[in-house]
Amino acid sequence: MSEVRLRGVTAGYGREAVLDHVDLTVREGTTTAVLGGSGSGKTTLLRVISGFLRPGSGTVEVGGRTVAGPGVWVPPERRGVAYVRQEGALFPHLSVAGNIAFGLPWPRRRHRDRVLELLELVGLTADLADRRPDQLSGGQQQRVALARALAPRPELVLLDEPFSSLDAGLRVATREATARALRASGATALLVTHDQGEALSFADEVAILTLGRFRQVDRPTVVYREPVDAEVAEFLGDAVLLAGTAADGLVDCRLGTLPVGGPVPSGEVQVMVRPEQITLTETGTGQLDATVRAVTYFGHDAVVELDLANDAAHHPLRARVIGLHPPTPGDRVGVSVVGSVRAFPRGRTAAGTDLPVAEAS
Ligand SMILES: Nc1ncnc2c1ncn2[C@@H]1O[C@H](COP(=O)(O)OP(=O)(O)OP(=O)(O)O)[C@@H](O)[C@H]1O
Repeated sequence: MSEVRLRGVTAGYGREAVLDHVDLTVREGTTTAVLGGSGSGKTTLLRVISGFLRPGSGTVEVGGRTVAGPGVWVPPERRGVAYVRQEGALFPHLSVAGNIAFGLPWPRRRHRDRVLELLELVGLTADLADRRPDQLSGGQQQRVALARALAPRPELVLLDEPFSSLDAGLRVATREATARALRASGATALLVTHDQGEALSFADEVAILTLGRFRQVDRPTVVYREPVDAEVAEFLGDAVLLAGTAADGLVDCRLGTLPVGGPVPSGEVQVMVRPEQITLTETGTGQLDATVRAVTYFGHDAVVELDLANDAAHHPLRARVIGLHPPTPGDRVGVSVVGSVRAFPRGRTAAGTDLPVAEAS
Protein backbone atom coordinates (compact mmCIF):
# COMPACT_ATOMS: atom_id res chain seq x y z
CA MET A 1 0.00 0.00 0.00
CA SER A 2 1.68 3.21 -1.09
CA GLU A 3 -1.09 5.77 -1.24
CA VAL A 4 -0.12 9.36 -0.42
CA ARG A 5 -2.48 11.55 1.58
CA LEU A 6 -2.05 15.17 2.57
CA ARG A 7 -4.64 16.71 4.86
CA GLY A 8 -4.74 20.40 5.77
CA VAL A 9 -1.03 20.87 5.05
CA THR A 10 0.32 24.37 5.53
CA ALA A 11 3.99 25.00 4.75
CA GLY A 12 6.30 27.84 3.81
CA TYR A 13 9.49 29.66 4.64
CA GLY A 14 9.35 32.09 7.55
CA ARG A 15 6.00 33.81 7.95
CA GLU A 16 4.64 33.45 4.45
CA ALA A 17 2.60 30.29 3.79
CA VAL A 18 3.37 28.83 0.36
CA LEU A 19 0.94 25.92 0.81
CA ASP A 20 -2.31 26.91 2.47
CA HIS A 21 -4.29 24.00 4.00
CA VAL A 22 -3.65 21.67 1.08
CA ASP A 23 -5.46 18.34 0.64
CA LEU A 24 -4.31 15.77 -1.90
CA THR A 25 -4.62 12.01 -2.37
CA VAL A 26 -2.52 10.03 -4.86
CA ARG A 27 -3.89 6.51 -5.13
CA GLU A 28 -1.54 3.52 -4.92
CA GLY A 29 0.27 2.74 -8.18
CA THR A 30 -0.99 5.87 -9.94
CA THR A 31 0.70 9.07 -11.09
CA THR A 32 -0.51 12.57 -10.33
CA ALA A 33 0.95 15.58 -12.15
CA VAL A 34 1.01 18.80 -10.15
CA LEU A 35 0.70 21.71 -12.56
CA GLY A 36 1.37 25.25 -11.39
CA GLY A 37 3.09 28.45 -12.42
CA SER A 38 6.56 29.44 -11.31
CA GLY A 39 6.66 30.00 -7.55
CA SER A 40 3.26 28.37 -6.95
CA GLY A 41 4.75 25.93 -4.43
CA LYS A 42 5.29 22.75 -6.46
CA THR A 43 8.79 22.04 -5.15
CA THR A 44 7.71 23.04 -1.65
CA LEU A 45 5.02 20.33 -1.86
CA LEU A 46 7.62 17.70 -2.80
CA ARG A 47 9.91 18.88 0.03
CA VAL A 48 7.09 18.42 2.51
CA ILE A 49 6.29 14.90 1.26
CA SER A 50 9.93 13.80 1.12
CA GLY A 51 10.69 15.21 4.58
CA PHE A 52 13.06 18.06 3.68
CA LEU A 53 10.58 20.63 5.00
CA ARG A 54 8.38 20.36 8.08
CA PRO A 55 4.77 21.43 7.53
CA GLY A 56 3.46 24.13 9.89
CA SER A 57 0.23 22.14 10.28
CA GLY A 58 -1.64 19.18 8.80
CA THR A 59 -0.66 15.57 8.21
CA VAL A 60 1.26 13.69 5.52
CA GLU A 61 0.74 9.93 5.09
CA VAL A 62 2.79 7.67 2.82
CA GLY A 63 1.64 4.07 2.47
CA GLY A 64 -0.87 4.36 5.29
CA ARG A 65 1.79 5.57 7.73
CA THR A 66 1.80 9.13 9.10
CA VAL A 67 5.22 10.59 8.30
CA ALA A 68 4.48 14.16 9.41
CA GLY A 69 1.76 15.45 11.70
CA PRO A 70 1.09 16.55 15.27
CA GLY A 71 3.85 14.91 17.34
CA VAL A 72 5.03 12.75 14.41
CA TRP A 73 8.13 13.24 12.30
CA VAL A 74 9.73 10.53 10.16
CA PRO A 75 13.09 11.65 8.67
CA PRO A 76 13.54 11.60 4.86
CA GLU A 77 15.71 8.47 4.76
CA ARG A 78 13.00 6.41 6.51
CA ARG A 79 10.05 7.44 4.33
CA GLY A 80 10.65 5.10 1.36
CA VAL A 81 10.45 8.07 -0.98
CA ALA A 82 12.69 8.60 -4.04
CA TYR A 83 13.33 12.05 -5.46
CA VAL A 84 14.35 12.73 -9.09
CA ARG A 85 15.32 16.33 -9.81
CA GLN A 86 15.44 18.49 -12.92
CA GLU A 87 19.09 17.68 -13.48
CA GLY A 88 19.48 14.00 -12.62
CA ALA A 89 22.62 14.85 -10.56
CA LEU A 90 24.49 11.62 -11.32
CA PHE A 91 27.86 11.03 -9.68
CA PRO A 92 30.31 12.07 -12.44
CA HIS A 93 33.14 9.75 -11.27
CA LEU A 94 30.94 6.60 -11.23
CA SER A 95 29.89 4.53 -14.26
CA VAL A 96 26.22 4.15 -15.17
CA ALA A 97 26.21 0.79 -13.35
CA GLY A 98 27.94 2.38 -10.34
CA ASN A 99 25.35 5.16 -10.22
CA ILE A 100 22.42 2.72 -10.35
CA ALA A 101 24.02 0.33 -7.84
CA PHE A 102 24.39 3.29 -5.47
CA GLY A 103 20.61 3.21 -5.10
CA LEU A 104 20.65 -0.47 -4.04
CA PRO A 105 20.89 -1.55 -0.40
CA TRP A 106 24.53 -2.28 0.67
CA PRO A 107 24.57 -6.08 0.37
CA ARG A 108 23.17 -5.91 -3.18
CA ARG A 109 25.49 -3.26 -4.62
CA ARG A 110 27.53 -5.85 -6.50
CA HIS A 111 24.47 -7.45 -8.09
CA ARG A 112 25.01 -6.67 -11.77
CA ASP A 113 21.79 -8.51 -12.74
CA ARG A 114 19.63 -6.06 -10.82
CA VAL A 115 21.49 -3.13 -12.42
CA LEU A 116 20.87 -4.57 -15.92
CA GLU A 117 17.22 -5.19 -15.02
CA LEU A 118 16.85 -1.54 -13.99
CA LEU A 119 18.57 -0.35 -17.19
CA GLU A 120 16.08 -2.37 -19.20
CA LEU A 121 13.20 -1.03 -17.11
CA VAL A 122 14.06 2.55 -18.12
CA GLY A 123 14.58 1.57 -21.78
CA LEU A 124 18.40 1.66 -21.91
CA THR A 125 20.65 -1.04 -23.34
CA ALA A 126 23.19 -3.02 -21.29
CA ASP A 127 26.15 -1.69 -23.32
CA LEU A 128 25.75 1.70 -21.60
CA ALA A 129 26.45 0.19 -18.17
CA ASP A 130 30.17 0.98 -18.19
CA ARG A 131 29.97 4.51 -19.58
CA ARG A 132 30.45 7.59 -17.44
CA PRO A 133 27.56 10.13 -17.22
CA ASP A 134 29.40 12.64 -19.46
CA GLN A 135 29.32 10.02 -22.24
CA LEU A 136 25.48 9.98 -22.23
CA SER A 137 22.87 12.28 -23.78
CA GLY A 138 20.71 14.38 -21.45
CA GLY A 139 17.76 12.00 -21.89
CA GLN A 140 19.91 8.95 -21.14
CA GLN A 141 21.23 10.67 -17.99
CA GLN A 142 17.67 11.32 -16.80
CA ARG A 143 16.76 7.66 -17.38
CA VAL A 144 19.80 6.55 -15.35
CA ALA A 145 18.71 8.93 -12.57
CA LEU A 146 15.27 7.31 -12.67
CA ALA A 147 16.81 3.80 -12.58
CA ARG A 148 18.88 4.81 -9.53
CA ALA A 149 15.76 6.18 -7.84
CA LEU A 150 13.77 2.99 -8.57
CA ALA A 151 16.61 0.68 -7.43
CA PRO A 152 15.58 0.41 -3.75
CA ARG A 153 11.94 -0.23 -4.82
CA PRO A 154 10.57 2.99 -3.29
CA GLU A 155 6.92 3.22 -2.29
CA LEU A 156 6.74 6.67 -3.83
CA VAL A 157 8.68 8.47 -6.57
CA LEU A 158 8.73 12.27 -6.65
CA LEU A 159 9.73 13.79 -10.00
CA ASP A 160 10.63 17.49 -9.94
CA GLU A 161 10.47 18.76 -13.56
CA PRO A 162 12.76 15.89 -14.69
CA PHE A 163 12.31 16.57 -18.41
CA SER A 164 12.54 20.36 -18.50
CA SER A 165 16.21 20.55 -19.55
CA LEU A 166 15.69 18.21 -22.55
CA ASP A 167 14.93 19.34 -26.08
CA ALA A 168 11.47 18.63 -27.55
CA GLY A 169 12.05 15.20 -29.18
CA LEU A 170 14.15 13.77 -26.36
CA ARG A 171 11.67 15.11 -23.87
CA VAL A 172 8.78 13.12 -25.31
CA ALA A 173 10.84 9.90 -25.61
CA THR A 174 12.21 10.22 -22.04
CA ARG A 175 8.75 11.03 -20.69
CA GLU A 176 7.25 7.95 -22.33
CA ALA A 177 10.10 5.72 -21.09
CA THR A 178 9.64 7.12 -17.58
CA ALA A 179 5.87 6.53 -17.64
CA ARG A 180 6.43 2.92 -18.80
CA ALA A 181 9.08 2.30 -16.12
CA LEU A 182 6.86 3.69 -13.38
CA ARG A 183 3.92 1.55 -14.49
CA ALA A 184 6.10 -1.56 -14.66
CA SER A 185 7.56 -0.92 -11.19
CA GLY A 186 4.09 -0.33 -9.71
CA ALA A 187 5.36 2.76 -7.85
CA THR A 188 3.10 5.62 -6.90
CA ALA A 189 4.43 8.85 -8.41
CA LEU A 190 4.02 12.59 -8.20
CA LEU A 191 5.31 14.67 -11.12
CA VAL A 192 5.78 18.40 -10.78
CA THR A 193 5.66 20.40 -13.99
CA HIS A 194 4.62 23.73 -15.48
CA ASP A 195 4.08 22.10 -18.91
CA GLN A 196 0.39 21.52 -19.64
CA GLY A 197 0.95 18.91 -22.35
CA GLU A 198 3.29 16.98 -20.08
CA ALA A 199 0.78 16.98 -17.22
CA LEU A 200 -2.12 15.90 -19.44
CA SER A 201 -0.25 13.14 -21.27
CA PHE A 202 1.80 11.68 -18.41
CA ALA A 203 -0.47 11.35 -15.44
CA ASP A 204 -3.59 9.51 -14.29
CA GLU A 205 -4.69 12.69 -12.51
CA VAL A 206 -3.77 16.35 -12.87
CA ALA A 207 -3.73 18.65 -9.83
CA ILE A 208 -3.81 22.40 -10.51
CA LEU A 209 -1.95 24.42 -7.88
CA THR A 210 -2.40 28.19 -7.69
CA LEU A 211 -2.36 30.64 -4.81
CA GLY A 212 -1.17 27.90 -2.43
CA ARG A 213 -4.17 25.62 -3.02
CA PHE A 214 -5.34 22.91 -5.34
CA ARG A 215 -8.02 24.40 -7.56
CA GLN A 216 -8.98 21.15 -9.28
CA VAL A 217 -7.73 17.54 -9.07
CA ASP A 218 -9.15 15.10 -11.60
CA ARG A 219 -8.49 12.98 -14.67
CA PRO A 220 -6.77 14.83 -17.54
CA THR A 221 -9.88 14.72 -19.77
CA VAL A 222 -12.03 16.15 -16.97
CA VAL A 223 -9.75 19.06 -16.02
CA TYR A 224 -9.33 19.96 -19.69
CA ARG A 225 -12.96 19.61 -20.78
CA GLU A 226 -14.64 20.55 -17.52
CA PRO A 227 -12.46 23.16 -15.79
CA VAL A 228 -14.00 24.51 -12.58
CA ASP A 229 -13.66 28.13 -13.69
CA ALA A 230 -12.33 30.40 -16.42
CA GLU A 231 -8.93 30.82 -14.75
CA VAL A 232 -8.33 27.07 -14.63
CA ALA A 233 -9.56 26.82 -18.24
CA GLU A 234 -6.96 29.37 -19.38
CA PHE A 235 -4.26 27.82 -17.23
CA LEU A 236 -4.74 24.41 -18.81
CA GLY A 237 -4.69 25.26 -22.48
CA ASP A 238 -5.97 27.72 -24.99
CA ALA A 239 -9.46 29.01 -24.13
CA VAL A 240 -11.82 31.37 -25.92
CA LEU A 241 -13.77 33.35 -23.29
CA LEU A 242 -16.93 35.19 -24.30
CA ALA A 243 -19.68 37.10 -22.51
CA GLY A 244 -23.06 35.33 -22.63
CA THR A 245 -26.47 34.82 -21.07
CA ALA A 246 -27.46 31.34 -19.92
CA ALA A 247 -30.85 29.73 -19.32
CA ASP A 248 -32.30 26.20 -19.50
CA GLY A 249 -29.07 24.48 -20.54
CA LEU A 250 -28.33 26.94 -23.38
CA VAL A 251 -26.19 30.03 -23.64
CA ASP A 252 -26.52 33.00 -25.99
CA CYS A 253 -23.23 34.55 -27.04
CA ARG A 254 -21.73 36.00 -30.22
CA LEU A 255 -21.20 32.43 -31.51
CA GLY A 256 -24.98 31.92 -31.40
CA THR A 257 -27.11 29.78 -29.05
CA LEU A 258 -25.02 26.85 -27.80
CA PRO A 259 -25.61 23.87 -25.47
CA VAL A 260 -23.86 24.08 -22.09
CA GLY A 261 -22.11 21.01 -20.60
CA GLY A 262 -21.75 20.53 -16.84
CA PRO A 263 -23.30 22.87 -14.30
CA VAL A 264 -25.56 25.45 -15.96
CA PRO A 265 -25.77 28.77 -14.17
CA SER A 266 -28.46 31.21 -15.29
CA GLY A 267 -28.09 34.88 -16.16
CA GLU A 268 -24.87 36.63 -17.09
CA VAL A 269 -22.06 34.12 -17.61
CA GLN A 270 -18.61 33.74 -19.04
CA VAL A 271 -18.63 31.19 -21.85
CA MET A 272 -15.57 28.99 -22.47
CA VAL A 273 -14.95 27.34 -25.83
CA ARG A 274 -11.75 25.49 -26.76
CA PRO A 275 -10.38 26.79 -30.11
CA GLU A 276 -10.42 23.25 -31.55
CA GLN A 277 -14.22 23.19 -31.03
CA ILE A 278 -14.54 25.95 -33.64
CA THR A 279 -14.62 24.38 -37.10
CA LEU A 280 -14.31 26.12 -40.45
CA THR A 281 -16.33 25.20 -43.54
CA GLU A 282 -17.22 26.82 -46.87
CA THR A 283 -18.82 30.23 -46.49
CA GLY A 284 -22.59 30.02 -46.06
CA THR A 285 -22.51 26.43 -44.74
CA GLY A 286 -21.69 27.09 -41.07
CA GLN A 287 -23.69 28.53 -38.16
CA LEU A 288 -22.02 31.91 -38.86
CA ASP A 289 -19.83 33.57 -41.49
CA ALA A 290 -16.41 35.06 -40.85
CA THR A 291 -13.33 36.48 -42.59
CA VAL A 292 -9.87 35.08 -41.84
CA ARG A 293 -7.75 37.84 -40.28
CA ALA A 294 -4.49 35.91 -39.67
CA VAL A 295 -3.11 32.35 -39.66
CA THR A 296 -0.31 30.96 -37.49
CA TYR A 297 0.86 27.67 -38.97
CA PHE A 298 2.41 24.96 -36.74
CA GLY A 299 2.60 22.04 -39.20
CA HIS A 300 0.26 19.57 -37.46
CA ASP A 301 -2.26 22.34 -36.84
CA ALA A 302 -2.83 26.06 -37.32
CA VAL A 303 -4.40 28.85 -35.27
CA VAL A 304 -6.77 30.98 -37.32
CA GLU A 305 -7.90 34.45 -36.20
CA LEU A 306 -11.38 35.26 -37.43
CA ASP A 307 -13.57 38.35 -37.73
CA LEU A 308 -17.19 37.28 -37.32
CA ALA A 309 -19.55 38.89 -39.82
CA ASN A 310 -22.13 39.72 -37.10
CA ASP A 311 -19.63 41.27 -34.68
CA ALA A 312 -19.69 45.07 -34.99
CA ALA A 313 -17.00 45.40 -32.28
CA HIS A 314 -14.61 43.21 -34.34
CA HIS A 315 -13.33 41.10 -31.45
CA PRO A 316 -11.10 38.54 -33.14
CA LEU A 317 -11.96 34.87 -32.48
CA ARG A 318 -9.41 32.01 -32.40
CA ALA A 319 -9.98 28.61 -34.03
CA ARG A 320 -7.51 25.71 -34.11
CA VAL A 321 -7.69 23.62 -37.28
CA ILE A 322 -5.66 20.67 -38.56
CA GLY A 323 -2.67 21.76 -40.61
CA LEU A 324 -3.45 19.95 -43.89
CA HIS A 325 -5.13 22.83 -45.75
CA PRO A 326 -5.20 25.93 -43.54
CA PRO A 327 -7.08 28.95 -44.91
CA THR A 328 -5.26 32.15 -45.86
CA PRO A 329 -5.89 35.70 -44.60
CA GLY A 330 -8.83 37.32 -46.39
CA ASP A 331 -10.68 34.01 -47.00
CA ARG A 332 -14.39 34.00 -46.23
CA VAL A 333 -15.40 30.92 -44.21
CA GLY A 334 -18.34 29.34 -42.43
CA VAL A 335 -17.92 28.90 -38.64
CA SER A 336 -19.57 26.25 -36.43
CA VAL A 337 -19.06 25.13 -32.84
CA VAL A 338 -18.75 21.40 -32.14
CA GLY A 339 -19.98 19.94 -28.84
CA SER A 340 -21.08 21.75 -25.71
CA VAL A 341 -19.43 24.77 -24.13
CA ARG A 342 -18.82 25.61 -20.46
CA ALA A 343 -20.51 28.50 -18.70
CA PHE A 344 -19.17 30.06 -15.50
CA PRO A 345 -21.09 32.50 -13.29
CA ARG A 346 -19.80 36.02 -13.81
CA GLY A 347 -18.06 37.82 -11.01
CA ARG A 348 -16.08 35.26 -9.01
CA THR A 349 -13.90 32.25 -9.77
CA ALA A 350 -14.06 29.00 -7.80
CA ALA A 351 -11.06 30.30 -5.80
CA GLY A 352 -12.94 33.49 -4.94
CA THR A 353 -10.94 35.89 -7.12
CA ASP A 354 -12.56 38.32 -9.56
CA LEU A 355 -13.14 37.18 -13.11
CA PRO A 356 -11.79 39.30 -15.93
CA VAL A 357 -14.58 41.56 -17.20
CA ALA A 358 -13.47 41.91 -20.81
CA GLU A 359 -14.00 39.27 -23.45
CA ALA A 360 -10.93 37.42 -24.65
CA SER A 361 -10.83 35.74 -28.02
N1 LIG B 1 14.48 28.09 0.76
C1 LIG B 1 13.57 29.06 0.59
N2 LIG B 1 13.54 30.14 1.41
C2 LIG B 1 12.61 31.11 1.24
N3 LIG B 1 11.67 31.11 0.28
C3 LIG B 1 11.66 30.07 -0.57
C4 LIG B 1 12.61 29.00 -0.46
N4 LIG B 1 12.34 28.11 -1.45
C5 LIG B 1 11.28 28.60 -2.14
N5 LIG B 1 10.87 29.78 -1.62
C6 LIG B 1 9.72 30.61 -2.08
O1 LIG B 1 8.55 29.82 -1.96
C7 LIG B 1 7.69 30.03 -3.08
C8 LIG B 1 7.39 28.69 -3.75
O2 LIG B 1 8.61 28.13 -4.25
P1 LIG B 1 8.66 26.72 -4.99
O3 LIG B 1 10.10 26.45 -5.29
O4 LIG B 1 7.93 25.73 -4.17
O5 LIG B 1 7.85 27.04 -6.31
P2 LIG B 1 7.72 26.21 -7.66
O6 LIG B 1 6.25 26.15 -7.96
O7 LIG B 1 8.44 24.91 -7.54
O8 LIG B 1 8.45 27.18 -8.69
P3 LIG B 1 9.32 26.87 -10.02
O9 LIG B 1 8.35 26.31 -11.04
O10 LIG B 1 9.80 28.23 -10.42
O11 LIG B 1 10.41 25.92 -9.64
C9 LIG B 1 8.39 31.02 -3.99
O12 LIG B 1 7.86 32.31 -3.73
C10 LIG B 1 9.84 30.95 -3.54
O13 LIG B 1 10.49 32.19 -3.73
